[in-house]
Amino acid sequence: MIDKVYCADVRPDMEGKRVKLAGWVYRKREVGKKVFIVLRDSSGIIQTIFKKELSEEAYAEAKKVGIESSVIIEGVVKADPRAPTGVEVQADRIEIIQNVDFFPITKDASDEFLLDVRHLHLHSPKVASVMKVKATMMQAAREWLLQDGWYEVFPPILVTGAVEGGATLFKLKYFDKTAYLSQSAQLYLEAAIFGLEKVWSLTPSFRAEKSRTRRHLTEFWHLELEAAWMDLWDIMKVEEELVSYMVQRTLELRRGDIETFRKDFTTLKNTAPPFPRISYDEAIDILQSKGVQIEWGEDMGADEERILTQEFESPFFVYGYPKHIKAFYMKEDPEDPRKVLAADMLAPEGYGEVIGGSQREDDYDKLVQRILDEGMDPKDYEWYLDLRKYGSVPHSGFGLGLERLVAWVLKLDHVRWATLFPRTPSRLYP
Ligand SMILES: NC(=O)C[C@H]([NH3+])C(=O)NS(=O)(=O)OC[C@H]1O[C@@H](n2cnc3c(N)ncnc32)[C@H](O)[C@@H]1O
Ligand SMILES: [Mg+2]
Repeated sequence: MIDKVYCADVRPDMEGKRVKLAGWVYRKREVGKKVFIVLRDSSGIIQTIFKKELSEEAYAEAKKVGIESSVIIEGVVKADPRAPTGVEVQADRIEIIQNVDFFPITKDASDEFLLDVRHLHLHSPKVASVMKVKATMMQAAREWLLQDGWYEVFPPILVTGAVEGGATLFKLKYFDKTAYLSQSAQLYLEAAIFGLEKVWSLTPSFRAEKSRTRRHLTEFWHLELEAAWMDLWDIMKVEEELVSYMVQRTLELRRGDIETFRKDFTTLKNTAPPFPRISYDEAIDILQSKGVQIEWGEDMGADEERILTQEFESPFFVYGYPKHIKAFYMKEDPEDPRKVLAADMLAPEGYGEVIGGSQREDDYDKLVQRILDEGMDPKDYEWYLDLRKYGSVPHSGFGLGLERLVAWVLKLDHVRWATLFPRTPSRLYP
């Protein structure tokens, strides 16, 4: 590794110090016998200036470079309030690692073109900010999970059955058998609680969703938790504590990056336990009172959730959904057999569902019946049903869509911008 300093580490109080920088040409302009190059690296930018009278050779080389050329620049630090970061480097040496005559991404590039050249779009400091925020959100999650006594486990991605409905399974040939790409690690986490009690995993989940909405990907990163002895109300408390810590810690560590995307931090600051909780019944009443054509028993889609989120200035829960619109593994509400002990967490500002969670059916016979009611074959879930035969316990868990949470925190207009290489029904390349 060359002994370089990062752009963001060059400060005005380093005036007179000689530094070596390595990065990419972010901006360039020529004024008289001077070339100004704004250099970019992973930390940020800094202005460098090449004066002909200081070094004719370096000046001639600097004149050659194109936008996004990779270069090493050396020079002396000079405080200058006119420079973008209040400091610049008076450069006397430049090594062109690779010159770029024409970088294909221009200011007026369309979203579709940016997705076509996503491998080059990753040069963008704005895209880098999204990835830094996403990484920090997961760093925060790991911090919280460790201090709260959760064990990370590593479930399989090649599986034999559906968790969230057969319609969105990606099927593949597995030697002489059929396998699927995991929709959710949940069932395997439920097995892991018998030894570890509180477990979590971060895995890619796959959904052959044909819905082309702003919040659906066909591959997304799924943070899932499962805990023995917890009921729905316990796991909701875990969810709000975890999400609050993720948001507040990321605000603390990545405020500058978040400011690139949003100016109003109210909802982020409001993200602290306890989150508001409304029942599905209350949600339907609210929607109907706002003129939405929805009846009890119908599922809420993105549009209905968007309207519902207008009532809140923080993430909130909707609990107690009708059984027939929810998954087979959810425990029936003992107080109302029409409902299940399930809760979704919705993000405000129109973003909607970021977490799906529930208490699981822990009774063997009831679970078999639910599988049959859903038109599935209990034989396909024999191992999963065993979990209800050998020391079954009340247990609950949830799945958080990491891209959806990042999309809300950064107010992105589509969840695809929250992932390195988005996968949607129409996008598998690059
Ligand atoms: N361990 C569990 O209990 C998780 C449970 N089996 C599950 O998969 N629930 S979920 O289908 O609501 O998905 C969970 C979350 O996963 C996200 N999710 C779910 N589907 C998607 C798609 N297609 N694209 C992006 N994000 C998605 C979204 O935030 C959901 O709230
Ligand atoms: Mg869901």
